[in-house]
Amino acid sequence: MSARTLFDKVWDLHTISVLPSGQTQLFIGLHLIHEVTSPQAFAMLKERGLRVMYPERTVATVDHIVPTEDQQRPFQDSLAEEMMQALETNTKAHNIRFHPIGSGNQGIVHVIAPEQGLTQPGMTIACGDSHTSTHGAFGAIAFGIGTSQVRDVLAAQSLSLNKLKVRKIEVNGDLAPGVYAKDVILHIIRKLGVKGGVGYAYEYAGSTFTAMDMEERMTVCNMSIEGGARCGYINPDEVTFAYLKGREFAPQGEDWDKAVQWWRSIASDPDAVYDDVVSFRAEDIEPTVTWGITPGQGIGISEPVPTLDSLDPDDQAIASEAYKYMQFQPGQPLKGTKVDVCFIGSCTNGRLSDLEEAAKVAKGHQVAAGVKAFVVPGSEQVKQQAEAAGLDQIFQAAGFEWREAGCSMCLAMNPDKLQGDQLSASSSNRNFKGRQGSASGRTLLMSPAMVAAAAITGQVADVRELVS
Ligand SMILES: CC(C)[C@H](C(=O)O)[C@@H](O)C(=O)O
Ligand code: SF4
Repeated sequence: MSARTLFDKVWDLHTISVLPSGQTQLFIGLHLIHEVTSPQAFAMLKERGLRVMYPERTVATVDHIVPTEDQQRPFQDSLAEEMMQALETNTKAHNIRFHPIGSGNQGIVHVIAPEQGLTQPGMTIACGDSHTSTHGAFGAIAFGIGTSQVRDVLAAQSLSLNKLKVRKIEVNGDLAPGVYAKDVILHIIRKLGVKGGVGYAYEYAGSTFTAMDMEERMTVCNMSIEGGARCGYINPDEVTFAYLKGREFAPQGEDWDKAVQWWRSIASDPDAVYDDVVSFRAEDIEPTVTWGITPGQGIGISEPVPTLDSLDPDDQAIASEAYKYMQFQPGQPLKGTKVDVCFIGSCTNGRLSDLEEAAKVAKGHQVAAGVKAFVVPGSEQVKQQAEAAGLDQIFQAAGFEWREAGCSMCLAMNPDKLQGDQLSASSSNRNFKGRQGSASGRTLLMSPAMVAAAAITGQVADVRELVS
């Protein structure tokens, strides 16, 4: 057979049938569910008298609505309590594995599945959540889906989908100190646009990604959707296998060797043909910060906010809207802008290595007066590992709050919210208007180390000037 991409191999292996519409009925190997997008899907199932087809292929956690301070039940927010109860009832009724608060395994869905070894190369994975693309870091084809599709996967373990094209995004070279995976993906989205990936799966390839650990790869794949790509992946390699080995749901013994052999075989062939190829150089990437209201409105920390005439005509209307909402002037520097809130966490950057990098910056310093800074581990496991490494002590000594695991202020479907037009430095993935819980709240996306630098200086800062 001719050379193929990982995307094509995994797609073909999971194709049940090609429907008269031309869509593919694709088998979904792993279905992850959470409290926000599953209650209605279960209700639709009930209406039709259907059962969950493969409960053992479905795993549930609670993340969006979880309070990160007072977790006592019933939750103060009755809507949150309702969603929590629906998940408890539905997972029990359908015999689905659920990781509740306090189980040691609860956390953001895109953090817990990889850490438990559920996410594996060559799988198809779906979840009613746009950042499901995260799991592509393992060489899986992982999509975010809507609630009616959650129903379909529950009922039939399959989805009707149009096949995507594949764009290879090559980044080669070494990242400079202070430049992280987050900067790489913000740079890619800045260059290709927030709609650039529509209709594509992104394959990230090149020495910069090969050199990344799994947590960095997850940061990159997580934000594929912010570039318009439904999924993004990295071919599995020794780094992937080493990460998975020994994890709870990873294959064991003889099965392990067989699995690794198969995982190697599903990587893109060296001479595979792509629908498109683009290349970037790692040395061109600076610590990157968004200044606007889409994740594509990013700049290197040493650059000013772009002027209107420096932008592509297609980007000018949204830029004008962004200047106004963000209260920034075209051409002004971002560096030195005072921040109010600093948030370290989310499925993009709430893993152990993210907290380690932020702690290195925070260590021995104090959060600037008037700034509220807090750290929210992505999962209970991350929290426990961070505490074992003393990171909670470092953060707290520096004046950061140390919280329980959850989505927190990434989306503010819980008590963690901005107030008024506060400006937040955030390690999350979306800077949409009102995203962090206040209709006029403003968000600057950046790496966790850059958030820590903002916290201790009280302003947008260049982390490279703080640590050498
Ligand atoms: C609540 C959920 C449906 C939503 C998503 O799909 O991404 C959320 O996780 C987000 O990040 O905006
Ligand atoms: S951390 Fe943010 S982006 Fe990730 S699943 Fe939660 S709300 Fe969505």
